[in-house]
Amino acid sequence: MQQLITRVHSANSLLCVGLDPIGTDAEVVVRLRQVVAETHTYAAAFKPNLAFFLSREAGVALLKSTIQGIPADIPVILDGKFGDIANTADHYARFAYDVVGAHGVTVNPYMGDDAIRPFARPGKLVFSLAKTSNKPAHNLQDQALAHGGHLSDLAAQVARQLDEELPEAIIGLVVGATEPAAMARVRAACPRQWFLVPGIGAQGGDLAATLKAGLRKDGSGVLINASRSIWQAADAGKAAQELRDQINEFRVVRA
Ligand SMILES: O=c1ccn([C@@H]2O[C@H](COP(=O)(O)O)[C@@H](O)[C@H]2O)c(=O)[nH]1
Repeated sequence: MQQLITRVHSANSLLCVGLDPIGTDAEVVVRLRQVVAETHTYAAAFKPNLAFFLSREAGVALLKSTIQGIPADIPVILDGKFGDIANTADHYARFAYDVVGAHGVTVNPYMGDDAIRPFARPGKLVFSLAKTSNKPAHNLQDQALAHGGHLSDLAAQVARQLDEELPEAIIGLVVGATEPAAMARVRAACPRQWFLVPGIGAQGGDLAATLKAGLRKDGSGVLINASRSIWQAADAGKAAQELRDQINEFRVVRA
């Protein structure tokens, strides 16, 4: 987490540049290098999505070389949404950290804390899904659960429970930008945690409403991800700079 905080300060940025490479193998090799080169100045973090690499025969090598090409002070969060029994999760963690060199991962909390524990190595960033950005997420994630004598939605309860069950690990939360009211509920339940926020850009999330709901009182604590809107931009650097600056306009310290 310290690496992320240092980077957020040095780049004055809460932007996470998503890397979801689309195109032929030859095209994506070139475009990945270009997007990293043009956007890294504005990036607090990068988030390669594992699926976009595994769908190519040489995907693991491409993912590894892409991560190696990112300046070392910028955290790379591998979006794999990993979730399996601990014995298996241990192998996913080895893949993410030891094979391809990511600094963090996304995990799926559905199987319980033992499925997350192998990822919680010292110095690594773990972001657990809490409230995802896809529309049908609300069917399950907005369900009300009894908690401490009152009702709480599942997303907020997951967040609270991880805090209680894994106090030794710093677990951030994936909270989509497509439903700011739900984000506000998770923020109320988890005032300190970092949120990794997909859903701005191609998915149509409202940046102002998202930041209002998600920013901590210190004007930090969210990483706004944009993947397609940067990848597909004629000038990726300009798209990243503009989004970084738009985010910063809302970062009023409210403490
Ligand atoms: O709830 C979630 C969790 C993860 N994602 C991932 O984030 C990016 C979003 O891409 P855009 O092109 O900026 O829409 C992508 O890798 C998703 O798999 C998400 O969208 N929602």
